[in-house]
Amino acid sequence: MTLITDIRLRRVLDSRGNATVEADVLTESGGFGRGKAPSGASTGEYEAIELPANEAIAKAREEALPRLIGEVHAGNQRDVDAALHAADGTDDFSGIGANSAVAISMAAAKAGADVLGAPLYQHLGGTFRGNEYPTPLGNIIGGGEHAADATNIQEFLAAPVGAPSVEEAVFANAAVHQEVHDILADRDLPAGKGDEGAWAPSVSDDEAFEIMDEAVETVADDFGFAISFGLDVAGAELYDDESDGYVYDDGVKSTEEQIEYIAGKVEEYDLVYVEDPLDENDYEAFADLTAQVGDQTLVCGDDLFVTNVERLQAGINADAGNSILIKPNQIGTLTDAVDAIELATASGYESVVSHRSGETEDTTIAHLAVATDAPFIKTGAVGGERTAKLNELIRIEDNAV
Ligand SMILES: C=C(OP(=O)(O)O)C(=O)O
Ligand SMILES: [Mg+2]
Repeated sequence: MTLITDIRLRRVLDSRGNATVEADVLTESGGFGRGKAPSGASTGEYEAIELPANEAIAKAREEALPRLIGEVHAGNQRDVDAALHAADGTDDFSGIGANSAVAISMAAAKAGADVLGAPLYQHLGGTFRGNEYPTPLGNIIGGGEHAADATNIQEFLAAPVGAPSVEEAVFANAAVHQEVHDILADRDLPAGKGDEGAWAPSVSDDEAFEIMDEAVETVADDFGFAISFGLDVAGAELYDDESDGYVYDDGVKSTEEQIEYIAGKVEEYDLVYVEDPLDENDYEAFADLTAQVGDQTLVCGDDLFVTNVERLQAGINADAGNSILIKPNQIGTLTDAVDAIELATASGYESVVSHRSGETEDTTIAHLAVATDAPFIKTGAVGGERTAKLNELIRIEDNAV
């Protein structure tokens, strides 16, 4: 029933106005699925390779489609993704492009679910999963590679840890976003928005910490549940080999100083989440920080692990971090992403399913987070390509998908 009978690939826009790959998968019994690849800006050195959209489409048409159409069942995700790997023939998807691979992988999953008549999260997770909902981490203030002349730290993320439902959590994050706008206006600080819809004011990181603290406290009082906050430092973007340290507007921090700085902020603001606090090559520094604050906060590896089981296993061996960011396009297929989540879970690491800074209206990651019982999802706070996922989570919780 789920035998793939056709795949169509096309170039569509992402949220930055760049070209990305959209895939349609059709099956023998009329099943249909559509997937779109997102795209990063602060990409990790070890990520799977995204090719220019036109090139990725041409390569996938030539190499992947003959191995999938009439050959593989969309309902068997491991077969689909194995065929994509075989068609690619490299270990980083530079043959057909991770953008083509992930679009086809997600489209096939949706076509499989369509034939089964099941919601995507149930198809991916099975009937015994999908009863827990992730807490959304909402990007509220940001800079780094996502906005010019703003904070050095890439993302200040609201974390509504006390929310009684996904719906309340999503609205709380939007309220924090609005509250920050009001605080910025009170301080006469103009602010545009970065790639993910976060405010990108020209303030120091210290001022951003203060503003976040004030905003989450105000909104927590209004909503009546606890709202904390966290960070994506995107440390690899701050780290500079030549300076032998982390380059901030107000100076360079050595690795030891960076660890001390982040540990100090975790204490001062009760941060519940710290992503990529250190460089993507420094497992040892991640391990040092995790030993200091890992019992009070999630120390999450994004560019460090790149959703890759081998890099995650190296981190587990080194006690580096206690959680992993999961970005399907960073590794190329849903199978690879789920394998990383399963290794993380078996090793006591938490999984945080994530969008990219360049996004589309695709909602697959909302289903992936629910399917794998991920405790957190990072998919912005406002903006159509972000609310597509947040609203889908609300629908999943409401049994309306
Ligand atoms: C979402 C992120 O940004 P990008 O997609 O630019 O890597 C991130 O670093 O976690
Ligand atoms: Mg990150």
